[in-house]
Amino acid sequence: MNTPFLKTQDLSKAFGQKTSLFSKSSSFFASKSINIELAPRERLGIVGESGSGKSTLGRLLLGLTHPTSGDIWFEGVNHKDRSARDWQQFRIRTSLVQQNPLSALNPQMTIGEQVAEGLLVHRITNRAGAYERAAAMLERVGLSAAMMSRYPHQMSGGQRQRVVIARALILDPKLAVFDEAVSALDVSVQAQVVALLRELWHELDLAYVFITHDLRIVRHLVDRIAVMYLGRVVETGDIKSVYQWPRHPYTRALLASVPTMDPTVRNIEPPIKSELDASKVSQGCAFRSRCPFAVERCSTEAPLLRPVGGQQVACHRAEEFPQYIAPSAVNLDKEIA
Ligand SMILES: Nc1ncnc2c1ncn2[C@@H]1O[C@H](COP(=O)(O)OP(=O)(O)OP(=O)(O)O)[C@@H](O)[C@H]1O
Repeated sequence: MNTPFLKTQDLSKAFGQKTSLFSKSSSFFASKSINIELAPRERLGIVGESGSGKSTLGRLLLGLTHPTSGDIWFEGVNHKDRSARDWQQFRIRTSLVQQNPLSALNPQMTIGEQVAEGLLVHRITNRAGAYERAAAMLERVGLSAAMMSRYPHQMSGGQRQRVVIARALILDPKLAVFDEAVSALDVSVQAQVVALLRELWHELDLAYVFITHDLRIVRHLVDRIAVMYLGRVVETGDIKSVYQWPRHPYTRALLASVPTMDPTVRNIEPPIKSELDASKVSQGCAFRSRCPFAVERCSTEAPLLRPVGGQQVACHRAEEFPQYIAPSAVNLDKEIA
């Protein structure tokens, strides 16, 4: 049997939600029936607006939060069957990079100590070996080994994010989740960190999930993309085919909202309505209250992901929308390499 590197089946996570002081609490799904698969060295982007459940999915994949239902396999092992030893191996072979490097780093430890820590905690090498590997890793992410003795407050935001990346990759993980890993950085620093991640991926035996709300950035960094809306994947496919013919109205609206410098490009997509509101989801399509194309069927029957063009799309009307090449898809061929 083919053992999946990373696979989820009907993965769901519900949280309790207190609606008001006077009403009972209810629960809602931050992730709902997620089915994704990743091969070794594959790069998957997860996009969607704030609150769509991207971080929750990332945390589920890394075993940092427990699913309410469903399964996750990593390197062929189901999360429910992992022994304590398997969990330790899982922690070595997976890694998380979060948005805010300042809160991710300990202000009282030197950069060297923080980058080397994993090697010592997991007893992979002795102190001298850990020091040497941490210094080499810092150089690998574009910092100088002389920074080993500095503290986080003595570095710029971009340097701190490089430190966080060095710390995440020091154990040579096979799977990383980058959760808004460049979102808090200035645009010019962002471009440098994106270039670094691309370089590192070419050198390492690493698959990753890149979580972001930024559709400008993700296209430079992934092979496939999954678009999330209120905890569900509504469209997924190869990055090029999604950007060159998005089939779900939500994906189309997201891509149409990416700013472009080209004055000849006009937004032809009708805008989506109002704000994301989890309380409006009961039956039918979760997106229908905001969808300019919703019909009667959308309020009674929840659309399931199904093949449309080269993608999987959860929309009853997916075949009806004409090709819309997102302005941000220009030069995509050159950029994805
Ligand atoms: N521990 C928690 N307890 C209760 N609700 C939570 C918890 N974590 C997340 N949520 C809720 O789950 C939903 C999805 O949150 P999540 O952080 O996964 O979304 P996101 O797409 O990553 O958003 P953002 O980009 O703002 O981080 C949100 O409504 C959030 O408030």
